[in-house]
Amino acid sequence: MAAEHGNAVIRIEHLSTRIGDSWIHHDLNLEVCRGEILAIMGGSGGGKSVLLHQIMGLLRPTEGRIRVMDTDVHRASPAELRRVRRKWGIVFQTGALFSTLSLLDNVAFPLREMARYRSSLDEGTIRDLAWLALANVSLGPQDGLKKPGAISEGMVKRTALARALILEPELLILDEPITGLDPVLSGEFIALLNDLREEYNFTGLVVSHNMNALANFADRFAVLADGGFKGIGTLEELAAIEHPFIRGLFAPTSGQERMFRLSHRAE
Ligand SMILES: Nc1ncnc2c1ncn2[C@@H]1O[C@H](COP(=O)(O)OP(=O)(O)OP(=O)(O)O)[C@@H](O)[C@H]1O
Repeated sequence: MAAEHGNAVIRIEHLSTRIGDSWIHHDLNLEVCRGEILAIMGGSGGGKSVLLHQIMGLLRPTEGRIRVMDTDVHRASPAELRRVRRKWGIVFQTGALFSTLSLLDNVAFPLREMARYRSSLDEGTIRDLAWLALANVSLGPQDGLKKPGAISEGMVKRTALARALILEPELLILDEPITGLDPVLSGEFIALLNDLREEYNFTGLVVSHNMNALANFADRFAVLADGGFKGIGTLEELAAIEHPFIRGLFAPTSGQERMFRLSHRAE
């Protein structure tokens, strides 16, 4: 799907972050355009989680600003922030499911919250929508009444995805979506994300350290290293950048496979 450039869903401007005596980010600038999937890549301790928390409005940058759907998430009123938060869905790295609720009730949770303000959402409708959302991630009636402790890691991820999508968000944020999944399951999860992208038409922000696994999902990558974005672009554009961290993302174990894919894309 082509991104509409100039139509930023997330806009990060001159963002710098100091924690204690250390500068974690220096003058970050980034736009996530409507309709695209952008992946923020980086090594451990590189500042991805801090940036994600800042985008969600949970942590304040030392300098700069972040707008999500034209709302400055650090200067907005609580009501404005609530309005913009209703337009995004988040899949946390661990799934963050409520352990005492069934998968069905986890997925229904955002709808039940909404029903407090919209009386048109009755309990029967909520349950039907939650079953449908579970079916969309290939979880059936045999799974819906299970608790998170009784299911596999892959099912946790799919349930978290169903919950994030149930309010049909404009923006889907995925924190390390395939961490903890083996290569087969992570391939299946990426295929599911691609299917759901067609259906829900969301803009996506993904945080990950595994560029290879996201090659078939993300349109662009922003590589965070040494506090700055060392490259922002498609895989082909990044492949032309001589920065050692970026070269490391392309090497060594999966490099041949990716170069094969790149050469075929170029044909
Ligand atoms: N609350 C905090 N207090 C002090 N330092 C922190 C805090 N949160 C993060 N940091 C530091 O900020 C830096 C960036 O951390 P961050 O968690 O954003 O990295 P990351 O890229 O998400 O790493 P990982 O992939 O391992 O989760 C690290 O050096 C970390 O120690």
